Amino acid sequence: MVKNSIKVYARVKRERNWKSKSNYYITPKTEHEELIFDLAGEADPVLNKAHKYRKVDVFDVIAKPLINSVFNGFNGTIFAYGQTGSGKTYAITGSPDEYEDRGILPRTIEQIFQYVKTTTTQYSIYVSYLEIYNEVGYDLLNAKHRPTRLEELPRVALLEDANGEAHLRNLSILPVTNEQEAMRLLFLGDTNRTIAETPMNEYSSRSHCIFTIYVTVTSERCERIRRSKLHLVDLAGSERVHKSKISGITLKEAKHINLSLYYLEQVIIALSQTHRSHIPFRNSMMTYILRDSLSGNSLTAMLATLAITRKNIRETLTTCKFAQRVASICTEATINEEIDPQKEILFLRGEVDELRRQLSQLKGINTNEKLSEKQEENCKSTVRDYIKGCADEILADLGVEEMRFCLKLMRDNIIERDRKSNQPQQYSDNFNSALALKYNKMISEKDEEIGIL
Ligand SMILES: Nc1ncnc2c1ncn2[C@@H]1O[C@H](COP(=O)(O)OP(=O)(O)OP(=O)(O)O)[C@@H](O)[C@H]1O
Repeated sequence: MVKNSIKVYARVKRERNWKSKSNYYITPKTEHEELIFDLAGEADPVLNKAHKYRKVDVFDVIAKPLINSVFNGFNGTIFAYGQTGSGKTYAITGSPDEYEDRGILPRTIEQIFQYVKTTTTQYSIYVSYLEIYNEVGYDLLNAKHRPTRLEELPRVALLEDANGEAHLRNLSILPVTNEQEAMRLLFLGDTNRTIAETPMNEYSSRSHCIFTIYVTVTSERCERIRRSKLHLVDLAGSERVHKSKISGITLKEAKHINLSLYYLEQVIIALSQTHRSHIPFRNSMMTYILRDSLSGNSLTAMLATLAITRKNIRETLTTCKFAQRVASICTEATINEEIDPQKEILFLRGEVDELRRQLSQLKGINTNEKLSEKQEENCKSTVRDYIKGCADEILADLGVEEMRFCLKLMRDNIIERDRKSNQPQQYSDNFNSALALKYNKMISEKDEEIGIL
């Protein structure tokens, strides 16, 4: 189990003409650090305090580690939170205009299939795309017909099993075998997404969207299966109802949107208070679905999107406060591995058979089984190779009787060699003649000495 606090990042949206429009701007501090919320050259007393902001690559830092973990069997979640127009969709999906400005989601799809291509492991990848609007779930990957209204899409129901696990009925979970297929489904889902106009942002989305990538890998003998999923969540705008200046049906919508964000906030507050035993996940569909991502089996990252113009300063502060709470929450991720009992039994039976075979070979010690001609020939060539130095090992695959036969062959070989070379005799002859030489030399030396005298 990996205990991890939720990683929190902030992304600042640079306004066009932001220097002249607002007093807030970004000052490079060092090569890697920036000081934001700088008010006319002086640090803002409320926002800036002693915060340091490190420049990071959004995809490399936030998404890549989670993608790697998903391939290792962990669940992962990235969610974007911030007021309308602050750049949630820009961060998650990206800009439709420039390829360079594609968001975390298309880059994640690209990265996943790049990885799958480079490995021999067989992965199965599936995707789903859910939209939650006014507390009702809709399946965005329904390709049967182009809906003109959101209500024409199939409704997704949230069900709970006996173990308290949430299941989504009616949500299409579709297989994808390459990047193009996954991108096509992302495009289909985005086309089906509800887009409504508000005075704050022309193309403001009022719904929560969850794109999920499911990764399954089966072990070589098929007895173990790892299933993990990566949620990429684009939440609705977090601004307060009064500020969005909307009325009538849209006011009702805004209440619903804010209601589920309100419940999200309640969940975050409860999770950040260690003494709280009840966490109100069931209050809204979105918090129920994100239950694991917020406190359970998931590695999670939050991207707080900030639009730091003067008129947005209160919303920016609220987002920062929310982000601060989220940063104090821990999740406990575990590898999602299932063992298939049927296949495990087959595998264990195979092991038992192999052990039985080895045991019966060992039993051969007492039976003195006779080797076949072929076995004897095999032993002879093995011993020959061994003596010549062509084989490092002699006992590798041989049974007990064969080993005995090989040892006998080795003994015969040594005796035969000794007999042929007659080594002990020769040794003693050499020794004796050396001694004789030595004594003859000593005698002649003594004779010489006597002659002198
Ligand atoms: N970091 C950024 N750099 C450049 N343009 C950005 C950035 N963030 C957002 N934008 C632009 O700002 C506009 C609004 O952004 P976006 O739609 O992502 O906001 P949002 O937070 O998703 O809003 P909503 O809550 O309505 O979904 C878009 O035109 C987008 O291209």
